[in-house]
Amino acid sequence: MSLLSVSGLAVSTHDGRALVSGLSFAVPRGGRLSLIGESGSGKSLTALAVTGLLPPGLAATGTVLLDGTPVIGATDRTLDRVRGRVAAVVFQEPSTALDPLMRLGKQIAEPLRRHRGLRGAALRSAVLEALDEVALPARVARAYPHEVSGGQRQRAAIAMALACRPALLIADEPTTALDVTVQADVLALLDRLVAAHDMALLFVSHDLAVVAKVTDEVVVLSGGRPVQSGPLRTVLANPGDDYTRSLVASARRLDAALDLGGVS
Ligand SMILES: Nc1ncnc2c1ncn2[C@@H]1O[C@H](COP(=O)(O)OP(=O)(O)OP(=O)(O)O)[C@@H](O)[C@H]1O
Repeated sequence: MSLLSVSGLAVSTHDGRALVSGLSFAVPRGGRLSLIGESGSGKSLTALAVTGLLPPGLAATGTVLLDGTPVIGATDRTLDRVRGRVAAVVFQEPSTALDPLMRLGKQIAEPLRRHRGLRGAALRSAVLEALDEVALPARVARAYPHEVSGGQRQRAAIAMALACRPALLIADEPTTALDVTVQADVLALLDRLVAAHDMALLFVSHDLAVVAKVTDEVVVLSGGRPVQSGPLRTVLANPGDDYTRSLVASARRLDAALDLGGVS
């Protein structure tokens, strides 16, 4: 059984406008898959739907199984159990996951307390371990989110997401909002931690070059629908629709201009 199994997923507004439709994919335990598509193609809504985090006004239909637990229609209690332990999300903007009025150490402690039952000295040392794992110094535990850099905020959000050792990490454009100088570091960190803990990864990006660095398997989304899926190499070699062709062509142009050699 796949760790994440999505079948016939659709996301619609309450007045019936389809924003995502006909989407099916699976991520095995320890596997990696990227959703790639232009802005507005439905990537973020898919990431939210698979964790039961859609905003009010939107509804999902179809089947989403997270480690066998149905997500669509699940109670808050079930979702709370599944989130953090089975799947955790890192968002594009680290502030989405962080409370601006709470010290970072306390925020990283919260999932450790709730899901792993840690208290006192054991909790404090787990927080320091979590910070160390994302290469943040211990003093960051006492800082508020606005007192650290954007890259450090995203590292803290990653530490929070990984605190309970979820089997699946969902990363929604995790480096897009960061300064270019730290994007590669944060991507490499995610890549390393996912490998080190045998986690599965659902990666969401508009950037083919970034996707190529972390996953081999892709689903290309356009206008809320899947237009192509399979191993990245196959999709790159035989882009089967106009949208994927333009995506590959623009990545190649950028690649040639920067001479990065990343997406051939
Ligand atoms: N709460 C909402 N109510 C109505 N429409 C929405 C809502 N959230 C998103 N949409 C619409 O759904 C579509 C898909 O949005 P989504 O955020 O999933 O795109 P995306 O591929 O993640 O784009 P981006 O890379 O810009 O984040 C867009 O047309 C968007 O305007």
